[in-house]
Formats: sequence, C-alpha cells, structure tokens
Amino acid sequence: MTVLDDILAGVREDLAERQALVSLDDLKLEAQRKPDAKDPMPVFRGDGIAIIAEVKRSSPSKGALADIDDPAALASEYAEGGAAAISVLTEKRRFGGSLDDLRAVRGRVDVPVLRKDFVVSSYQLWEARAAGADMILLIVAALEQEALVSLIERATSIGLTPLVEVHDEEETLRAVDAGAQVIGVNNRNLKTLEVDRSTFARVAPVIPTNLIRVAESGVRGPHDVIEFARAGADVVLVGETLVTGRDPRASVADLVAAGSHPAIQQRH
Ligand SMILES: O=C(O)c1ccccc1NCC(=O)[C@H](O)[C@H](O)COP(=O)(O)O
Repeated sequence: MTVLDDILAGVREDLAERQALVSLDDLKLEAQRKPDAKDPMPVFRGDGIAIIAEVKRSSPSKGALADIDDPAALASEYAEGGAAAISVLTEKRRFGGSLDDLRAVRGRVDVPVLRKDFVVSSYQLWEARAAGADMILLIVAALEQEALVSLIERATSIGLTPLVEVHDEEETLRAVDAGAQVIGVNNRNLKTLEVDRSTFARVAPVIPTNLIRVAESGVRGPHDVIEFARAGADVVLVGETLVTGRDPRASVADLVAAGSHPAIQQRH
C-alpha cells in the first residue's frame, strides 16, 4: 500500500461518517445559499507569478510543521503579503486540517480559497462549496479517468475551479483529456514523498500553453519561484516554507516580488 492509498482509505472512512450525518440534499441547499465562487483565472493569467499560500499544520513527509491556532489570521497575513489565493488543507488524519479551517479562512479573506484534500466523491465538492471554497484540488493519481472527467465537470458546474494535480507526463495527458484548465505539477512524489524540483520543468512542456500551469511543493524561497517561472509556471503553490517561517506576510511578499521580476517572461 502506498502513502496515497493509505491517505485515501482514511479519507473514505471519514467521508462515510460525514455523509451519515449530513445528506447531500442538505449540503446542496447550504452551498446554494453561499455567495458565488470567486474566479481565480484573471489573477492567474495576470501580470507576474501568482502565489497560492497554504495553511498546513502537518504532513505525512514531515510530521508536525506548525501550531496554527488561528488559520484565518495566518491566511489574512498571506493575503496582505499579496497571495493570489489561499490553499487550506482540510484532510484531518495526516494534515491536521478541517472544513472549519476553510470556513474560518473564507470568513477573513477576499482572495479565492482552495480546498486541498483528497477528493473521491462529488459530495466533497458540495462540502467545499458549502464551506465557501472557490477552488478544489483533484489528484489524477487518486482517480479513475471516468471519475476525473465527472468531478471536473461537476466542480465546474457548481462554480468551483478545479486545480488538477499531476506528477508525470502520462497523468498530464489524462488531465488535459479530462478537460482541466488549471494543472498543478506536484514536485512531491506521492508514493515516496520525495521532492524533486526538476519534475515541474520536465512535465510542464506537456501542458498546452493556453492552460494555467501551477508548480507545487518544495518552494524554499524567491529563487525557486524564479526557477519555476523560467520553466513556464504561471502560479506557484507554497506550504511548508511559509508555515515554518517567522513572518508569513513578509515571506509571501518576497515570493510575489520575485514572481514580478521584469526578467520573467509573462506567458499569458
Ligand atoms: O506534504 C506532504 O508530505 C504530502 C504527502 C502526501 C500527499 C500530499 C502532501 N502534501 C500536499 C501538497 O501538495 C503540499 O502541501 C503542497 O504542494 C505544498 O508543498 P510544500 O510547499 O512543500 O509544503
């Protein structure tokens, strides 16, 4: 069993518990009462490299990373530093996150909010929307092609922008075929948990130029943002470096400044 399989098994158990408590119909009603989802595409296509800053308490690869007592306050610092969007890990067992974290973040920031989790069912899409999310992570390695296509369609139809995550060229072709508009190349191998920053540069050329390319994982600072931008990234997603640093607002501002450097060629 891989780490991903293990995470997915726990996710399915937790999901079954939530489904027993709240019906899909009730969830849909709650989601429909929410303001429309925010569209991240204009800022992703805009000037400079957009930074998605992540609220991440712990991880399978590193264990405990940060005591985040107030995720909304952290997200607010990120937004003040210039983050284009906030990623909230909502998986409980390995990442210490929750939908309450997402609701709290949504209540504090105006930028788009991503539910970062291990989605296996459309129920989780409605949960995300009901909690105020604007974007949803869909991991190609966790989904059969039919399920991927259907989740992309459903997410889009309810206003969520799917960030479709890949790890290699083959998964990228599946994401493109499935209709993804925003593709994230995760430099972290979800089987070994090793980070290889060259993954993005290898896989990005397979992503059609009209789609948004996101570089995920392993960003240590401004230098890595510049490297990913040179390799064709429009957006960079950063977790650990921000939650373990001393000044999240300044750290995000430094990444944003690096991503706005005039030497970086804008793709869109
Ligand atoms: O972070 C992990 O250890 C991990 C393990 C297994 C599946 C997913 C994992 N992380 C989720 C992410 O994709 C990252 O949180 C995100 O890309 C930010 O990465 P980083 O900046 O390296 O914290």
